[in-house]
Amino acid sequence: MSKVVKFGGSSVANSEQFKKVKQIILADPDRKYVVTSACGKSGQEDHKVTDLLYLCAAHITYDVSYESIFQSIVDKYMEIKRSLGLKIDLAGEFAKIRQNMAQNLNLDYLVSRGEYLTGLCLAEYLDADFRDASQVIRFHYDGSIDLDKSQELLKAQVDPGRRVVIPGFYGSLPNGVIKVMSRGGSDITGSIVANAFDVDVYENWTDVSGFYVADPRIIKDPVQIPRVTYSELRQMSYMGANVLHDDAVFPVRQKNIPINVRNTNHPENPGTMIMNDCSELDAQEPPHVITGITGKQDFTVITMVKSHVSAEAGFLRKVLAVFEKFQISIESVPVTVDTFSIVVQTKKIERYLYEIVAELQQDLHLDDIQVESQQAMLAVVGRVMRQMPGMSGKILSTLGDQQINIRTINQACDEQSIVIGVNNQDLVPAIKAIYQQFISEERVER
Ligand SMILES: Nc1ncnc2c1ncn2[C@@H]1O[C@H](COP(=O)(O)OP(=O)(O)O)[C@@H](O)[C@H]1O
Ligand SMILES: N[C@@H](CC(=O)OP(=O)(O)O)C(=O)O
Repeated sequence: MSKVVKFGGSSVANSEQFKKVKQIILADPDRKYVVTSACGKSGQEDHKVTDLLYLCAAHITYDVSYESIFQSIVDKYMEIKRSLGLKIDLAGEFAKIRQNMAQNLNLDYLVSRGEYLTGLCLAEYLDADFRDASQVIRFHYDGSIDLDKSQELLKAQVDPGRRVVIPGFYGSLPNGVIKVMSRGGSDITGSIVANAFDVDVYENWTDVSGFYVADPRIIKDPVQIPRVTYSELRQMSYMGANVLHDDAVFPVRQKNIPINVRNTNHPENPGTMIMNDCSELDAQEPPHVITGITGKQDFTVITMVKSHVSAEAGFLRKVLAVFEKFQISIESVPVTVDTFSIVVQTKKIERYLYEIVAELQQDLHLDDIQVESQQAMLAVVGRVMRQMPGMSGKILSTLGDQQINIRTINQACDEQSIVIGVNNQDLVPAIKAIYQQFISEERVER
């Protein structure tokens, strides 16, 4: 049996966390492939190393001194080196980084240094091999992961008889230039390594005991979810449950490898299992009707009004062509008889918003067009919801009882999630209301 163990930033935030990581790894000889993020926050006042590195890059762009920020990164690693008695030449490593910063700044190179340094320290501390992700994780030039090539490189460069540490979050393009994934991408690295070595389980260690029904920053002491399907996980993490990157599912799903989300601070907790099919276990222990309640703020809704629009063939194609021209992906398209709305993430559209509105008005001869920002999307996810007639009605009336105004409603035919648009400020009260109605009360009844 073999396992990939990925430790998130919170698990390697300081030397005390490194000690917990070592104990977890040594407790199980199957934990052979170790993937690490960059040091995360040690406390409320602290900062993630990756955030600090992005901040350094911004200072360089605006020609402002980054010295104090860079020094706080140096201090963090020096504390780890000192407390754990490591020999790593950190002064030399930081000198190299500074030299590269002074020459020609490759942003991806700079922000990947957190994972690189954490990986070096952890490998020495565990007496394990170190494999630089730039040598074993390969991207295509379009920015997507080259899974086949990464598999080939990993197999060729990792000694199967030894434990290995691989930094997460980055890899390289075919020409060797370093490239990073999107934020939280170390989860994807873990999944690529799990795929390459066909492991039995991919353990993802973080600071919560798996997935909870709702974000613990919103609901105090929420119910822990024992298992979710890959597809529920995708929907929950895409819609804000950022425990795991939503793209981490693909490499493991290909080989049906389960992901086990675990808590570095409570290793005795079994955490959440994420797998392709939960039906066998569900038959033994029925799950809650709702698996998860998540949400994201800051969407923009563009509503086009035109009489008989739903009967006009080709209208949607023309609308989508305008968004495609500006390379903007769309979240959802609620339609009524005379209106068409397009929901997009505000950060993706804000730069071109007025150009897009002008073009839509000009090309589509609209009666009216309205733009609303500060919109949120709330997702209620559950694999057993499809067997429950009236679920959407109950959810909507729960929100109605709390005087929460519903802006849009979306449900795909798989009936696995209902996505509801509300105003930004209503998102947290909406999550609380649904949790209270469907989880707290169900908990009392059980
Ligand atoms: N539904 C949820 N269940 C558990 N945690 C959640 C959920 N939604 C959001 N979170 C947040 O995700 C955090 C873990 O993700 P992250 O900060 O990326 O961890 P790491 O640094 O270990 O990668 C938790 O601390 C928690 O605040
Ligand atoms: N350090 C990177 C990659 C990552 O996955 O981090 P974490 O596991 O702490 O979310 C980031 O902050 O985005």
